[in-house]
Amino acid sequence: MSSSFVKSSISRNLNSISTDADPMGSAIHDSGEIHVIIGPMFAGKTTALLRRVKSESDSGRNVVLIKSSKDTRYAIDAVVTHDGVKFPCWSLPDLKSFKQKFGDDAYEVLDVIGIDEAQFFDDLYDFCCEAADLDGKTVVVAGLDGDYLRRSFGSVLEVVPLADTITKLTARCELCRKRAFFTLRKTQETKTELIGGADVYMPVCRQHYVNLQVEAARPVLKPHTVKTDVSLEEAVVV
Ligand SMILES: Nc1ncnc2c1ncn2[C@@H]1O[C@H](COP(=O)(O)OP(=O)(O)O)[C@@H](O)[C@H]1O
Ligand SMILES: Cc1cn([C@H]2C[C@H](O)[C@@H](COP(=O)(O)O)O2)c(=O)[nH]c1=O
Repeated sequence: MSSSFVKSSISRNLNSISTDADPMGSAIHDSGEIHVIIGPMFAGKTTALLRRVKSESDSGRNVVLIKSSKDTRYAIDAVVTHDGVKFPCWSLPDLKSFKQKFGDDAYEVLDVIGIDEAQFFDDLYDFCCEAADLDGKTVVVAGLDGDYLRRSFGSVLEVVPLADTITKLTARCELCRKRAFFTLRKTQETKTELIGGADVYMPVCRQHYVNLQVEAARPVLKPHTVKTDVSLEEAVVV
């Protein structure tokens, strides 16, 4: 085969490729982004996620919010903050089912995907990679970095190396009002996943976490009154 034939054939083939595809045949998208919001319960993770998704929507971008179907606390079809702010969402058992359920055409024109309760999605890493790296989506992930024993929770920390930004939020310790970095479970249930709100959990500072959690035979704490005046603070923004 002559080199001029090869050259003209490549040139013909490239000319026949539409502008939204690369020579390998895959679609070219704007660069995606991944933003991760972590912290203990009541730190304002969902509030920050909703703020971001609403502001993207107000700027004319197509947005969708997904939460885990495991969490049925406040509503099935809405993400709801602890102080009652709501946004409609898809409630799903896993993330791999999202594209197919949402529909390929609708997915194609989607700009921003918000994920709440990210600790409950085992396929978070693969989903974020595909959505941001291949499909050009902005993905905003909100979830607990640690469980009630301060162990890494689900796949949330796995997406840190993929992320553009990490925001760690803090709450206020319910016992002394200092910054709270951890979530204390007030019952003696030991399974990792236990859906609940202020009836089961409270945000605490290091000192109160150590005093209350680390004791082996910790007495069960009484359910406390819900406080809504907790101020939210960012500990670290990268
Ligand atoms: N112990 C609590 N019980 C109920 N609501 C609380 C409590 N502590 C804080 N809040 C409220 O929760 C809001 C944060 O809610 P949210 O964004 O859902 O937090 P996160 O998603 O981090 O759990 C705070 O602005 C505060 O008003
Ligand atoms: C610490 C901890 C929490 N959970 C559950 C409790 C709630 O249903 C969610 C966290 O919700 P939030 O929006 O961050 O307030 O997670 C759990 O299953 N196991 C735990 O150790």
